[in-house]
Amino acid sequence: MSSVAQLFKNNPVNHDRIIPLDFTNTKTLPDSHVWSKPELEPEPMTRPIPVISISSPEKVLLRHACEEWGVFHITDHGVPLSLLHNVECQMKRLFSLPMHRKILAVRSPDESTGYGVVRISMFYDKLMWSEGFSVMDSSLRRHATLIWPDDHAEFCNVIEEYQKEMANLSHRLVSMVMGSLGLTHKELRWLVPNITGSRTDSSQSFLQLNSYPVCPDPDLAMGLAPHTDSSLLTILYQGNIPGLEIQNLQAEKSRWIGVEPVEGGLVVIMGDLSHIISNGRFKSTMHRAVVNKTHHRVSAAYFSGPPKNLQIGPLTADTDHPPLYRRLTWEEYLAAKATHFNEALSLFRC
Ligand SMILES: C=C1C[C@]23C[C@@]1(O)CC[C@H]2[C@@]12CCC[C@@](C)(C(=O)O1)[C@H]2[C@@H]3C(=O)O
Ligand SMILES: O=C(O)CCC(=O)C(=O)O
Ligand SMILES: [Fe+2]
Repeated sequence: MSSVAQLFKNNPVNHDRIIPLDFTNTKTLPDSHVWSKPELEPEPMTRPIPVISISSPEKVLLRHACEEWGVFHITDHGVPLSLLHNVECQMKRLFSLPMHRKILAVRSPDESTGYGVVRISMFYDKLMWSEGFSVMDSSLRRHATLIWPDDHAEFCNVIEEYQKEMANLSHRLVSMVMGSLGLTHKELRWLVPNITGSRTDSSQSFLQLNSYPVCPDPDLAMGLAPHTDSSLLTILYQGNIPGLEIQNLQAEKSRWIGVEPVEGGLVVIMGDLSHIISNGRFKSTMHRAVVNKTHHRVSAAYFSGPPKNLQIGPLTADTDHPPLYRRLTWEEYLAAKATHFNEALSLFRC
């Protein structure tokens, strides 16, 4: 069992935070899903998020995007557009099933994978207007077979192909963004599998398929509540329906900026582990997802993590910039996140 799966075993979720509302049969927003105005701040600002072509990335632009934004679009990523389209179709096929079919694959309280409400729900009083399907290790076929006993092959093949593409892309991205800080292949060889051709891929990852059904009152609902990702970095495919918002790091008061989809692009979100490795230089920006009245939005978030049991810590610290964080494993960090949520990062400050 991976250390991430073990972690979920040790931090079970309440039963009432696993099965989502049956959104298709809900025509008015129930009180359980009505969020208060200050939490919603409904007018996102518009500031263009950096768009970076990763076929020949400029180091300075990449570093700037990670330091000033913590989120950027990538183009020329090499993931076939036909695969992105197929992933979107398969997600819609899954989430459009009636509730009695989806809950055949429901996540159990101490499990990390399957169908259900996103884990961060337990940190908020109100419920979110979303449902998810979480995939890790060999869980995909087991859960897909429960939903489609004879008809799961296409879904599994598409998702598995996507996981392979994401694994390669995430390794390239981690070495590019860390390389933009001047870190060499030698310094990164433990973090990025195969970077020197000498190691097999033991890095851990997690795929979260999100679904945000059309909402009768989007101004009072929340798709996915504010959070930072615990990963090294997350690669997000959001199709062409807007919904992702990031917190404006420049503004004093928390304001949200909409991350408008870029045709054929993917969004990269720097995670808490990259913040630690870069000794606080890269930002793991707070983000959330909002919903709308007319379109069913789906997104696929691939969380890329370090190899199991690898101790990570600031790699860019020197005498002028002493380490701000102590060394830790991803498992240790996720355990802190599971109990302290958005305060987890501060627990590891030196
Ligand atoms: C690898 C992981 C990142 C995640 C926690 C998890 O162990 C598995 C689910 C991931 C997810 C997806 C939705 C948002 C999020 C904050 C959550 O609760 O579950 C992330 C977690 C995270 O980044 O901490
Ligand atoms: O759906 C989105 O736009 C955001 C998803 C996300 O942040 C996540 O799954 O962690
Ligand atoms: Fe996220």
